Amino acid sequence: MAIGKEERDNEAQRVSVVRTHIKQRIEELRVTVDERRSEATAIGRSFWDDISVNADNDDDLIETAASMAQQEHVLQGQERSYRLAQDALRKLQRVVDAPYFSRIDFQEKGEQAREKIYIGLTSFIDSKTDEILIYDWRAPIASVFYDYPPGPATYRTPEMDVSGELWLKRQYIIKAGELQDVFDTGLSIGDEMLQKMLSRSADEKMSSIVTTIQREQNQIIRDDQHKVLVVQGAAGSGKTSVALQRIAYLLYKYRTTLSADNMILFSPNSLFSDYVSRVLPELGEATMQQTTFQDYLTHKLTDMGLKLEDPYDQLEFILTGTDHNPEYTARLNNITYKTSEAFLAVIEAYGEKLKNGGIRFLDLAVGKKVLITGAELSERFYSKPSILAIGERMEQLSEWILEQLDVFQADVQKRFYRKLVREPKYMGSEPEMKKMSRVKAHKAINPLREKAQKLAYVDVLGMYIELFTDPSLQQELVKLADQPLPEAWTTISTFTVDALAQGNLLYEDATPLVYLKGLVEGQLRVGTIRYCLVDEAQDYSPFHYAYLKKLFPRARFTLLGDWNQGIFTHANANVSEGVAVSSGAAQPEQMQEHGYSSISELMGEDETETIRLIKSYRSTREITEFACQVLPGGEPVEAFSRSGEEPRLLRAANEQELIRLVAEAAALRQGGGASSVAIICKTERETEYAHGRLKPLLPGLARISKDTLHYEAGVMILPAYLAKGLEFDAVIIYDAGAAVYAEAKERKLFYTACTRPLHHLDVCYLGELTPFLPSK
Ligand SMILES: Nc1ncnc2c1ncn2[C@@H]1O[C@H](COP(=O)(O)OP(=O)(O)OP(=O)(O)O)[C@@H](O)[C@H]1O
Repeated sequence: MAIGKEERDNEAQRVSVVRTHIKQRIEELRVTVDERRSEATAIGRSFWDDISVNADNDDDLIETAASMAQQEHVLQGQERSYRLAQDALRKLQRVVDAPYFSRIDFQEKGEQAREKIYIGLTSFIDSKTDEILIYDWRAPIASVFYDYPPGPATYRTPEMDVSGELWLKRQYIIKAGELQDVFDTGLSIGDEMLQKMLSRSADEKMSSIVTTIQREQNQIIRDDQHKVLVVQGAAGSGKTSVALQRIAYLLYKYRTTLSADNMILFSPNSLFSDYVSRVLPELGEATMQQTTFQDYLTHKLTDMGLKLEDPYDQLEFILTGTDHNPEYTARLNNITYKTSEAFLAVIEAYGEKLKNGGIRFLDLAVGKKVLITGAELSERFYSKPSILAIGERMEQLSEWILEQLDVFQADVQKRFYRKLVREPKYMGSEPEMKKMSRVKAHKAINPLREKAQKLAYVDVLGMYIELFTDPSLQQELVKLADQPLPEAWTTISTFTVDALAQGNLLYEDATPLVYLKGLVEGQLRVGTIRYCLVDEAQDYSPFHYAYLKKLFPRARFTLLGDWNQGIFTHANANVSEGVAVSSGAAQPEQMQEHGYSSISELMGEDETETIRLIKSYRSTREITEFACQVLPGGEPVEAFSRSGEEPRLLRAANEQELIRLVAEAAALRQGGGASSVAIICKTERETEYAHGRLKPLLPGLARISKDTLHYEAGVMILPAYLAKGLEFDAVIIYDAGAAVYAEAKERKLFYTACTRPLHHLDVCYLGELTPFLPSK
């Protein structure tokens, strides 16, 4: 709803007044920052001048230490106040051109006055009058803006719930310090504003949605009651956006006790990490630990000398293989079992059993000379009271090893020295010879020291292999875990051992191995993580979740996924519509249904809240409705009312024509102003082939692979699984023919591809159209 001229002028006037205040503060802060910087530098420089170093006796030493600690304290204080001033300055510099984006007029119950609350990215207080000129969007009262239409409203403060009447809800578009537009909104947050936001062009980086967060999204962003929050969100419903807004919210709300280091976000790949990297800085927050699960596993397994398979290679194998191939079926069985809770129980039972015996220790040797045998290590380890946790016993063992190594080193040093003395060629002085022998001895023993520190004398891999080669161990664990072995156990065992013998660690084996390692080394927990957020949560298996829960015992979890886009195979993948398994493989009873509901079982039903986001904001209504045809029985999706062109179905009679059609569509979209155009293929193999054929027709065509870290706007080609999570102005499906997308395992992948565009979707196909779409 547009507002009158006078009101508009008043608003424009206010923008200008607030900006003047902010600019003044910026100037003041500049001076403060400069002063504090010079003070901190000066203290740093005079650090030693101000300390009286006196080491004549113990009392003097204590005094010296106290004076150092005091100086350090002063220095730290100065540095901190410099950083604080600098942060404040940066925040204001970021918002000076658009200080706020909305206003609410709220009258608290029992109060006479209607308060005008202006909401922006960061709060701002007039230092003379103490008036709050801008409220941070994360302040409790700001939630009224996101949650209510005009009328009765309530917000929650740490102390109580505050009720009242919301009289006005207004939005502003301010650019370069000028008020460009202002309108009052009714029901939900300005459809008008949202329409504007969603009609924009997609670029290679995601933006924050702070000005138009929807009520159901706000509920997730501000939730602090549940230990585990599971979000089933339709494609384009804002899951990733919500995850990032939530991080910013938590960092604000708990700013005195929580820092970015206490949070971790698992994202699907590095390309994606780069894609979302702008949002937190845009919201004025430091970026936090963002990793992929693959990177985490690689980090944990570096010393094992194995080649860890990429999840995308696993997927490529599944998508390009066929059921007739026994190796293919064996692999599917392997994946299904290794990602299941049944296998998790076996690994946990193994961990229990190892408390009383069975840990394999490696000899510690220099060259061929064994210094401490594995048997001796085992004996020492198991002679410790079994009441001690494995981790404590390991720690004590490492300490003992390090002591032994000191003795060995002294011995080796003596021998080197004697050798040098006897060596007629060597004519060094005694101190030189001593130094040389010390260095040599250190060099010889140090690798063992590092090994001891990393517990690399424990043969975790050997123990994992034993699980598949030792029938009596298997029997024992099956009993302990109360889990029968799967029918395909023999095939699974052979398959696992063969792969490991070749130095290959399959993706499905990596988490179990890391878990076993954690159990054996007693170093499973990372207590510092207080919030763990998982994006694309549908791609994680029951095994993964159980592991994450153990890994971060103090963390609250936010798991955001779309089970309609579950393209990875794992034990709880939804086989009926998904990629899980083609006929004939694995145990169907383990593969049924589940989806996100099984996560709450895994994470503890009492502590888990599941929220559904149904509305999809990314694509036009036409595209969303078109994509929904692909998954008739899937999770519900509601299209946002933004209209555009109908998706086009473009048939080619032969391959040459297909290439021509795809190239023409790309040129058309680019010519029509689309800044990002993605040609989406099914697999890496198809991408490689199509790229070769299309390149002569589309010279600027960029190929995106799993190793790509960053992409630029323009025309690009990539496999569907890499496009997941990303969005583009226009998408061209390279070949939606029945020969490419027909099996159950390809349905969700196709759906994922169709849900990537904002504005245009062209579905090219060769011959017959995929049965996933109704024929015209
Ligand atoms: N409240 C909102 N205001 C403005 N834009 C929004 C809002 N919610 C979502 N969007 C936009 O919709 C698009 C999709 O959002 P996002 O990528 O977060 O969704 P998603 O649920 O993670 O999607 P997918 O599962 O398909 O990858 C983005 O362009 C995002 O900016």
